Amino acid sequence: MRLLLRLRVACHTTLFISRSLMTTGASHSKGRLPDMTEVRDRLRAIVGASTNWSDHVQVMEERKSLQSLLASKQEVLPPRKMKDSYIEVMLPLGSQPQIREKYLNVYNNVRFGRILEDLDSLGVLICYTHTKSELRQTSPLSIVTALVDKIDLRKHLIYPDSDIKITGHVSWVGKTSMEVKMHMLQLHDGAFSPVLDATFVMVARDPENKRPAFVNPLIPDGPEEENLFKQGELNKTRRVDFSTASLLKTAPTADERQVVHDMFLNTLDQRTVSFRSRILPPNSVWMEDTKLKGLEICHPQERNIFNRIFGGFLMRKAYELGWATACSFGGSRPYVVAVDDIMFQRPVEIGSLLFLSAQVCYTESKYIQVRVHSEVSDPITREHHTTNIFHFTFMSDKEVLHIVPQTYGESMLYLDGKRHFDATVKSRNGQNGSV
Ligand SMILES: CCCCCCCCCCCCCCCCCC(=O)SCCNC(=O)CCNC(=O)[C@H](O)C(C)(C)COP(=O)(O)OP(=O)(O)OC[C@H]1O[C@@H](n2cnc3c(N)ncnc32)[C@H](O)[C@@H]1OP(=O)(O)O
Repeated sequence: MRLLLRLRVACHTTLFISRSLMTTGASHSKGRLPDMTEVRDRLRAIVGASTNWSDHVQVMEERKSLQSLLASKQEVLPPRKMKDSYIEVMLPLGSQPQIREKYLNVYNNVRFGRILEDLDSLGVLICYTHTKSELRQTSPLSIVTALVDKIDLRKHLIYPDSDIKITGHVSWVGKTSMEVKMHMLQLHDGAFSPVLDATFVMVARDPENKRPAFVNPLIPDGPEEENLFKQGELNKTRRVDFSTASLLKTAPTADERQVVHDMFLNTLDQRTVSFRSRILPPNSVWMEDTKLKGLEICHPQERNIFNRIFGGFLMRKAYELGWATACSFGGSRPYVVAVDDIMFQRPVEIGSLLFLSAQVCYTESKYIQVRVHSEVSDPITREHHTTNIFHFTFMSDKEVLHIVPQTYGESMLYLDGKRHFDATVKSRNGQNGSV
């Protein structure tokens, strides 16, 4: 928090921000922070996005000419500090009641899916701020969301009638990728208190979104920024380790194999001497019976500034299906407590059919771990591709049933769910498990 306050003061010198009135510059000195509409308008201006879908081919053609503006190597780009990309925006739910409707759920709280959309847009704007050139308004870069590394919720409820502030900045930079940290706070009794912390990774691509493109280096300034930067390095290593140990590539550990075998034995019918007759243990549900599915037609209305489907929209749809799955399973209102490792594997084209499939893959105490798989299909060629895997952790009001896998594939989903649960909720609450 101390770092953020320092950054906030330092932001008055940030040229891009103050010139574009995006945040702590002129608009802030008059006491007003930009809102999400201004964030999206600014993003459209930065990439020169068309407002009419009928113009999109021509606009993409025009963007090709920006290819020559890309840096040939990272070293020629001026280094930036964390404060250079620092942005504060307001979601004025309290002071502008007319915007509430879009954010409301049936319980008269804020829809988390809408917050995911706002975080995604803001994260991209933060990266454009980091890579901003003083010489021109339009950026040759196409900056896309590669990963939602983690979102930790500190509050279960977000109120629909109090102003929300979101702050963020680039916290680590590779060659073409940038880690962004964002914090959301809500006004209570005259002071802003933390609601969630989010870490995203964005990747810069060329104007046609075909190849990676270099981004400005980041030089940490002072011990606090150095710590954040080191944490960014560690996050990268952790992601590589997690992916190397993926159950899609590597066998489960000895402890995990024991978990699976114990569950298997627990489902054998003791009256028959057979590995085939399986019975559901008490207080349990077969994993197969927790599935919910959805379909979206990817209309132009949901496009992003690069004429692909907006990542925030994909997250909102996956989250809402995940929530419905947890709700149907748990039989009471679930609260999201963590989101992690949402990897955007490939862009979703306008016109595709998007198939979403959610299932509960792990439970412990009151916690429900839901996995949502999304794949697209071209309705003409019928080609199918996985685009994302989403992991959401929910908490129910009461203890929930155990999940029991029946097949080897489901057992791997169970272990993967357990790994995600351990990496988010367990590590936050302490390994000795005060879940
Ligand atoms: C009515 C008016 C209408 C107007 C129209 C506009 C309407 C707009 C509405 C407002 C919306 C505002 C939109 C704002 C934009 C939102 C962004 C999106 O939607 S984006 C949409 C959603 N997102 C998408 O669609 C993205 C889909 N995914 C992809 O395209 C690719 O998988 C990729 C580009 C992400 C990576 O490609 P790949 O070939 O694997 O890449 P390489 O091997 O070449 O490595 C390059 C660098 O990337 C790193 N890296 C890679 N993966 C990861 C990872 N998982 N984790 C971490 N890092 C990762 C890797 O380490 C390397 O880093 P470095 O060492 O160089 O530093």
